[in-house]
Amino acid sequence: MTNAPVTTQGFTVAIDGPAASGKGTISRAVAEHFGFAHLDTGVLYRAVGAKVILGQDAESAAKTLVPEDLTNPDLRTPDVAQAASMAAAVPEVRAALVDFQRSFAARAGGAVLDGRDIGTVICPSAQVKLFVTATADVRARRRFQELSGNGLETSFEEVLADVQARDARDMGRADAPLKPAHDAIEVDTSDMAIEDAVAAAISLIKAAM
Ligand SMILES: Nc1ncnc2c1ncn2[C@@H]1O[C@H](COP(=O)(O)OP(=O)(O)O)[C@@H](O)[C@H]1O
Ligand SMILES: Nc1ccn([C@@H]2O[C@H](COP(=O)(O)OP(=O)(O)O)[C@@H](O)[C@H]2O)c(=O)n1
Repeated sequence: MTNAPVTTQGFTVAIDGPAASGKGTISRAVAEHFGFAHLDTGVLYRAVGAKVILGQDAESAAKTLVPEDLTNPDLRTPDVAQAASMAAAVPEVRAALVDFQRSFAARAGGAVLDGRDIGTVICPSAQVKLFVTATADVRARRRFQELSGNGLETSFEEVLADVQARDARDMGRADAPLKPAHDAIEVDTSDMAIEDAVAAAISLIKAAM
């Protein structure tokens, strides 16, 4: 089930969407199913955001990222998410992260990358592009449960405000805004269980192989 056929050499799946839409969950499951490598590109921006919170300027943080920065256990907090989204609007930050993402996408054996601009900017010739959505209410509910489950004290209202503020900033920025590529397939997970969303993604990818 996880064997990558030879035909997946250089095969890229781009999965974009707004905060907590389920793109990471789908990407991990798809990568496991097909034996592809997976890159959560949000982690790159979160690592930059975490350094900005510690006082570094965003551009130099992006230019000096090292692998250990990506395993910082605090990257999933709402404060880091907001700082990531602010840093992500800086064109020099985005430019500093392009080569790493494109090299990852070109890996032998296939790759799935999830983020905001994978289908539009990073991998415009990806063989499959999915745009994963859900209503803001559903997404905030899911993220609230996730954060509460991890012991973070927050409220649904705070999480909803965070998600909406990031969505607005991510969609409104001039450089690589969050939007579906013209050839992306939309997967609305609002009323889908995780298993159904994953199954839908797998069948869309199979159809493109
Ligand atoms: N279809 C779904 N139904 C219910 N919960 C989901 C679904 N997809 C994802 N989740 C949950 O919602 C939260 C956010 O999902 P995640 O994949 O991290 O989103 P994203 O990567 O888009 O931010 C996680 O706790 C995840 O388990
Ligand atoms: N390819 C990407 C990935 C993330 N980002 C930024 O990084 C922030 C955090 O991304 P994430 O994917 O970890 O966030 P969630 O969707 O998991 O909440 C986003 O709000 C975006 O501002 C981006 O601009 N481009």
